[in-house]
Amino acid sequence: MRVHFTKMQGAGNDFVVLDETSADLGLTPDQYRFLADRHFGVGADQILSVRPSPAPGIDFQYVIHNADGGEVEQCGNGARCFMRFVHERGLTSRDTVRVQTLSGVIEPRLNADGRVTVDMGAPIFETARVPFDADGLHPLARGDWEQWHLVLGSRAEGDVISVGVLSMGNPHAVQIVEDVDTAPVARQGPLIENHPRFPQRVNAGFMQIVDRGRIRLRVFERGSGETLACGTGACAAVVAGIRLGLLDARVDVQTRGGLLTIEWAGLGHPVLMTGPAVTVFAGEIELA
Ligand SMILES: N[C@@H](CCC[C@H](N)C(=O)O)C(=O)O
Repeated sequence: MRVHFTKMQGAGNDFVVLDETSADLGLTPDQYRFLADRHFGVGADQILSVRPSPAPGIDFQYVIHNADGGEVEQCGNGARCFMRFVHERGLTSRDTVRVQTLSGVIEPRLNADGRVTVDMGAPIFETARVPFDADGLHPLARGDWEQWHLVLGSRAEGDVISVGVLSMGNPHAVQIVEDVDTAPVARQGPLIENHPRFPQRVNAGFMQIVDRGRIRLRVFERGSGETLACGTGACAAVVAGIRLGLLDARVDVQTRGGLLTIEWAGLGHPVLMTGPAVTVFAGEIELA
């Protein structure tokens, strides 16, 4: 089967985007993995499928697969690319669309400067479901804000870290580090991603607070490894920093691939994410 694709990137988080508005391609996890493969396929952190509206009042459905072939609930940088894609292909002429994802409806808006702002919905805190000291580990509840202590590796020799845990539709564990350049992202990332406290696995964020309006961030993504930027990771880090009283309501997030701006007015409010979305090239590839 020959498939037409578009390669896009948002702050260096890169995507293969598939137009499935007229027909569902029905790809298998192996085929998603092949598309994402940087040596044998196109190369991408995630594969984004644009599908037709699933319900009245919704413009499109947005389906996301990680590089490991697994389907996931949400992708922030992908949402901005999704918006540019549907515009550039003439699938909509509207500047704001309502998009169904696995974890709810998001609203991307194309700005006059070409950047995209996405209403990512409200963050979710799951304290009610956190058993205290389950598995012999030590979650600390702070009101309804979750700060957990995790032991990575063996109890005798492993690192003990403190992470803020929340969902932006997909799960995140964010820790504060002195300096993102020297943070142990490659060593701790896989241990956090696969820690038994996260049965669905988790995205691991490493946040350096520069001042109340600026952070530097690296994210070891579930199912993709470290990426140059993670949109939902940026939202989660800023929400975590605000809940800890360390950040203001509008924060610039410097990632290795570009700058994102995150705004959050507090509990019950949606998180707004603004950043770039760029088409790199288009092509066709043969899928076995
Ligand atoms: N790159 C993304 C997040 C993609 C999904 C994530 N790896 C997960 O498994 O939840 C973003 O920009 O948000």
